[in-house]
Amino acid sequence: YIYIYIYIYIYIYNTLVVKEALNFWGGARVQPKDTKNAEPVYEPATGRVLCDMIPCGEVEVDEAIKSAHSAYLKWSKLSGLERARIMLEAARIIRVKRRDGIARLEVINNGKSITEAEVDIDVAWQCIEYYAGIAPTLAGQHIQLPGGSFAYTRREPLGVCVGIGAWNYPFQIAAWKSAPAFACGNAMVFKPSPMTPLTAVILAEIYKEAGVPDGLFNVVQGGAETGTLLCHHPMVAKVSFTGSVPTGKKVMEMSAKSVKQVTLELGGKSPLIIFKDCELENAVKGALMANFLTQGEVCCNGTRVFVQREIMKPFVEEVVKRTKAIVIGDPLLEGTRMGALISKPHMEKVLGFISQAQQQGAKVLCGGEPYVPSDPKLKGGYYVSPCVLDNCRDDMTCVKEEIFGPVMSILPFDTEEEVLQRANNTTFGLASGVFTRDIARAHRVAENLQAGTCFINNYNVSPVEVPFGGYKMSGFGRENGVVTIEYYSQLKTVVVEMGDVESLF
Ligand SMILES: NC(=O)C1=CN([C@@H]2O[C@H](COP(=O)(O)OP(=O)(O)OC[C@H]3O[C@@H](n4cnc5c(N)ncnc54)[C@H](O)[C@@H]3O)[C@@H](O)[C@H]2O)C=CC1
Ligand SMILES: C[N+](C)(C)CCCC(=O)O
Repeated sequence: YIYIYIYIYIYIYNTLVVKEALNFWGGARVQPKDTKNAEPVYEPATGRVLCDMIPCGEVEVDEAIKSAHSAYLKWSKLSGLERARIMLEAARIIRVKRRDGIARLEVINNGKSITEAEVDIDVAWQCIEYYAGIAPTLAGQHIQLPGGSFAYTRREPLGVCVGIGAWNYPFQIAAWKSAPAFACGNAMVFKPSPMTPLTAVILAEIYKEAGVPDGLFNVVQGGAETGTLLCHHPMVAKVSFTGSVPTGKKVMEMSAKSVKQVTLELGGKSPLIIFKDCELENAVKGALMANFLTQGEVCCNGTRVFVQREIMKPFVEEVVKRTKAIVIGDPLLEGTRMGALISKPHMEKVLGFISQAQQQGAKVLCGGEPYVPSDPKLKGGYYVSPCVLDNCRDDMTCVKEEIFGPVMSILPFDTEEEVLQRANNTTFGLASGVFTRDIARAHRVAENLQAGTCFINNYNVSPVEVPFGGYKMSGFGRENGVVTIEYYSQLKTVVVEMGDVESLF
């Protein structure tokens, strides 16, 4: 069996140009007829054009949704065990055959380091494997009623679900949304971010190879307009969205028009609280994990680092030392720990936040500058050296707004009561973290933080078994964990009369 690479790789000076169609429905790649709105997609590491993203219009979106609906009619009739077998095969194909190639493509399209991308792909197959395990366990309840009558509940799929993804975890987000959807018997139309169109279509091919019915997982490329078409389509039952708060609000508003269910995974400005009794080295490592994964472009990052005043000096010293040691550069190299930001405008936005922070009185302890690698092919890339900001105050923009870049803001605090009040003083509520050796304090702080996740003595660990999602304006609904079944299924109650009808009339 000769494995045929699906992508046509044209290597020019060791670089990749993608020419293949990036949409997928009816079990095959599709190229939209109208190419006039094509947008260039860039390789963040080099700044060069990687391919064109051709957005789907009304006709294409409609075709994809109809294709999903026809697959839904078949898929929803399979038993959980039958669905599980196919999903396990998809997970196996990723794990055994495709992992390295997808990770490489993710790096080329997103700019994150290969080491991180490999983890992302592993998390993706783990997610599919996990929900394959849950699929056969889905069941209703039997409820005994008087006189031998009874009721039972059926856990039924919703129908055609839409997934709208962000650019920071392109492949992983597609898996996080499709796996629980498929376990429950739904079909999906997925729209990646227009900046990262490359890898979702590979997931579509993998599902097909594993044996899902044609149309079960479809990919439509495009930006806001295509997203709007998806959210308005009458055949769509649910929208699961990952992205910014303003867009999330629009998605919810559009979905409300036809009462579609929504899951919103939005942004954050999460607090990480470091008490003086912490194990300092772990706290420092935790702070770096909380801020610098994927160049800081992570929604659950702990970007407000509250440090108890007594340990401020040693903590800052160690954080700065380790931050300066982060190897920036070619994300495809094994030794690289930080790659390039997603785009030039985004890089400029991040740098703008840093200069604004300085104007407002923050002190740059390290980084925060454009970084130009020595390799000539990387000269046009969007690199920013990881930045630690000191002298921060709660009212500064860099402390209040999501920067989505490698920028850590450090804030001193004195008491637990004070820091909890300050940590919660935000409209976001995605994640939080606490470092302390005092177990009672750790759980007390976890209880009192208004966020969907609290990490105790670590940060940014999200195994697929564990629910992930927000409080407040960081959204609602959950991804991962058993609970996500609730967000991709509906419960039907069947009431069975075993006697005669007792009519009042
Ligand atoms: N929670 C998270 O994981 C993420 C948060 N963000 C935040 O959002 C900021 C901007 O990033 P963007 O990619 O521009 O986020 P965005 O929220 O604009 O885009 C997210 C997704 O929604 C789609 N979209 C945009 N407008 C839409 C509309 N009207 N209807 C339906 N879909 C629509 C986009 O095409 C993309 O697929 C970042 O700087 C960051 O602060 C970005 C990416 C991920
Ligand atoms: C993988 N993880 C937990 C670091 C981040 C996932 C959430 C996101 O899309 O930003």
